[in-house]
Amino acid sequence: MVAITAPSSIEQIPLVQCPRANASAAIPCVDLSAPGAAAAVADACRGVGFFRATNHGVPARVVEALEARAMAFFALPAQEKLDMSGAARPMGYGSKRIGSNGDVGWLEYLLLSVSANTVKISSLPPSLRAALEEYTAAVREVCGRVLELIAEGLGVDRSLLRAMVVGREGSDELVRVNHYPPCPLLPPVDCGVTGFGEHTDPQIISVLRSNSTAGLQIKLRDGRWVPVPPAPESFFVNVGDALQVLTNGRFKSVKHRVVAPEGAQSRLSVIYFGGPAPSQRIAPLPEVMRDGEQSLYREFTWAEYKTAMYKTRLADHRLGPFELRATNTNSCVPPPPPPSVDPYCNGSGICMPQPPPQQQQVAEVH
Ligand SMILES: C=C1C[C@]23C[C@@]1(O)CC[C@H]2[C@@]12CC[C@H](O)[C@@](C)(C(=O)O1)[C@H]2[C@@H]3C(=O)O
Ligand SMILES: O=C(O)CCC(=O)C(=O)O
Ligand SMILES: [Fe+2]
Repeated sequence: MVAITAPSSIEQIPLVQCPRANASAAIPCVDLSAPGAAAAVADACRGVGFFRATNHGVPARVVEALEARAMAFFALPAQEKLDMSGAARPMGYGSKRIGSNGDVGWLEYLLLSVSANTVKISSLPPSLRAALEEYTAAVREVCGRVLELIAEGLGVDRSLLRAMVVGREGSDELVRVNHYPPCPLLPPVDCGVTGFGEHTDPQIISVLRSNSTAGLQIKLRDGRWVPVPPAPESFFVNVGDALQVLTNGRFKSVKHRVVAPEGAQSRLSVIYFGGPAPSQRIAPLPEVMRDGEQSLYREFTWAEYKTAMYKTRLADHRLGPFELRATNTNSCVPPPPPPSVDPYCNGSGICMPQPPPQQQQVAEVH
């Protein structure tokens, strides 16, 4: 990872160079209305922890209305965007800074709590708020359908997971609208600037939709990064940390990141994060555990996980402090191998920007 220093005339936030994706692989695709959907969803969640969902039932009109309103919002002067939504703390409008622990990316965003289908920021333009509420209502249903399919695929009660998020009083639903302007580096420099750094999503699942501009990449279990070709008519589903725990590690939360767009197009993505109520206990579902199977995690509440998560950096392994390591009394079994690390990352997964090879000109996100 390489930091590129901005000229002194603009805000001194270093841009972080994103290593290139080094593989191509087919992203699992599931027709949510097909008879075998539950098995296909479970397969994808067990394998990559990520899939593309088609036949989701969300009208194109709803998606396009939000895209148009969001693009109009991001085209406003920076001060107006701040006045209308407040600075992200963590909800609100943010530019370049992600969270409050030093992560940066080449993007601006709106992060909103949408529990009970009410966008909690009252000063947003009414047309944007209406589009967000209509979109959220539709995508919440996609989340609910996927959670039913996951439960069916796991062989547990169909409504078990859905009921933790959809229609559950106090469930913690967020919507994030990310706008990635084209790569800030001037040609002929090869871009590859980080839009949104490597991380897993903390919730149960996330449901993402983007415009036709590429940039999202996922990390396969073998450590290779693969680009996700944009599919504006589809949604992408991520397994989150909470689902990893609920399934006792059968499903693993997927690492993903975004590289700033090459060329002239901006990337616009909207992500619905399905989180449970603060008091929800997060522990392996008894129904998925085999006889004698040990829990890999100590039980915690969603409130506890969120408190811990807001103290972490994006790339941190957030579940680490909640893992129970089985004490190994059999001296014939070798200890697990050390985690594979990026050459510029320390063992805890925190990536340090490296000194720039040369100074580069950058433009500013407005
Ligand atoms: C650096 C951070 C941003 C984040 C909160 C955190 O401290 C660690 C998790 C981050 C993340 C990643 C997925 C979602 O975009 C997000 C909203 C979330 O729930 O966890 C962000 C958080 C954020 O931007 O506040
Ligand atoms: O913008 C994207 O495509 C993904 C962003 C993301 O992973 C997030 O907001 O958590
Ligand atoms: Fe994410």
